[in-house]
Amino acid sequence: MSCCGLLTHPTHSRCGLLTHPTHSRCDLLTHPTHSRCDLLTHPTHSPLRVGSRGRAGDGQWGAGLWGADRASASPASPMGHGTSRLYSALAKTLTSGAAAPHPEYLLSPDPEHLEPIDPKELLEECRAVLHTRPPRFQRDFVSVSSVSSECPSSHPPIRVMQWNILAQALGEGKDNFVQCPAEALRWEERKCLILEEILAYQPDILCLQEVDHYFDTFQPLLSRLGYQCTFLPKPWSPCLDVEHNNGPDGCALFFLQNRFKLINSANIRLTAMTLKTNQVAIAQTLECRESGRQLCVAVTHLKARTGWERFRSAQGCDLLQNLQSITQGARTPLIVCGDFNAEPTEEVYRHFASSSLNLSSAYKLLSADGQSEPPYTTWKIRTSGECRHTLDYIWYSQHALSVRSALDLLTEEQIGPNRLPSFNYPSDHLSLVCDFSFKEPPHGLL
Ligand SMILES: NC(=O)C1=CN([C@@H]2O[C@H](COP(=O)(O)OP(=O)(O)OC[C@H]3O[C@@H](n4cnc5c(N)ncnc54)[C@H](OP(=O)(O)O)[C@@H]3O)[C@@H](O)[C@H]2O)C=CC1
Ligand SMILES: [Mg+2]
Repeated sequence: MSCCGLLTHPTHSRCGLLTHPTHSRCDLLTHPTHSRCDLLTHPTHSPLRVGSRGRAGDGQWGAGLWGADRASASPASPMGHGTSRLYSALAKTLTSGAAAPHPEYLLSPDPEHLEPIDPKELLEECRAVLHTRPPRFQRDFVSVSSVSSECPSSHPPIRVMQWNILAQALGEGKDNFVQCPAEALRWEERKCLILEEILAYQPDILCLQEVDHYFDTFQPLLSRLGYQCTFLPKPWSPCLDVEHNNGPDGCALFFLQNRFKLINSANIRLTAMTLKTNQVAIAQTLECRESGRQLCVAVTHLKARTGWERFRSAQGCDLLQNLQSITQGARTPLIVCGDFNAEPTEEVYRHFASSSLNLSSAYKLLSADGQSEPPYTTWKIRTSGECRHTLDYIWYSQHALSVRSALDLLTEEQIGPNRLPSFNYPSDHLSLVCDFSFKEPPHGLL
């Protein structure tokens, strides 16, 4: 075990949150500027009352999150007293669930005390925790670019990572991965596999689904790695049905603050045929610090399971409509990452492929003809049998952005006969990673 203590020593001033969630309150309170979940950009919202078994729909998790729905697409605002109270409430329930806040929680957040983590140090700690496991798989970036003929940007590429990381509560309590040993799912190690994957590729923008360890793991760690972090829980997360759950799962969006400035952020509860649904999306408009150009990034996780194809399609239409408005009719280049729970043959895929937002799916570029999606992005064995599907996508504005390269998927041999998750891959979904650049000069309308 490494001696750095990033993962294992909660009383240290760095992370230390991963193995001792009861200590997480301090970090939540001391580094507010890096925790701009949308909960915190609306100080007029009432403080959250959260509980490990609570549901957003009950007003326990994320009360007030949905009040504004699309109207929550407001500029990020500096945090005031309301925010501190939010912190207090969140920290309180994340730790003990006690009724009254401890005065310790009321400490003023002080961004000056933010202590950055060296990614290499954290990676070493992860590797030390994982030393008994088989090594992670080698995946290569494949150059897919035609940028030489498109006048490439002189600025460094923008690396985007899309990943359904598998909610801990669902993996242990609901998913029924019959070929995956319970030990492979132990959070203390699985979180290190997830972090290792993120640290290996160091995305500028990270879009995650099924996040049920945001406040005790991803927000405190990734904020110290320089990311601005946003989380939006599902209103009725199925995680909450699982004994000893860690709260609801949801979508999370992270971007490196040294590369982007947040211009606008929207929490979206997706509707289907005018009905509010249990699925969500986050959409943020970012300004690229090097080029001054703006980019809208969205993350979503659509309704799962067969029989829900029309529902997914309606959710997709709602998301597209929201994005039309946020990008001002496609004037801002757009990247949409998600677990769409839909094969390319589904209606929702066709809606995205043919929308007036002019989107294309980046991973098609890995195919020989550039027209076919990969054969799978998720591969698991449930009691019902083997499930191999292409469900995850990175959509991008094809007239404004170029894909320079994409991370190759794992081969069938690497995935192995027991499929995913496994001792050396933490989720049933593969991560997708692409390097983008802005096309120059801008092509007017996308
Ligand atoms: N009390 C209430 O009024 C309500 C309660 N709920 C709760 O929410 C749950 C449903 O939420 P909803 O958002 O619609 O969930 P989804 O149907 O979208 O699925 C939830 C999760 O289950 C995973 N999943 C998909 N297929 C299977 C499978 N065959 N076996 C096990 N897990 C699977 C999905 O993972 P992936 O995406 O990776 O495939 C997904 O993360 C209900 O079970 C209920 O607990 C919901 C609404 C109202
Ligand atoms: Mg899942």
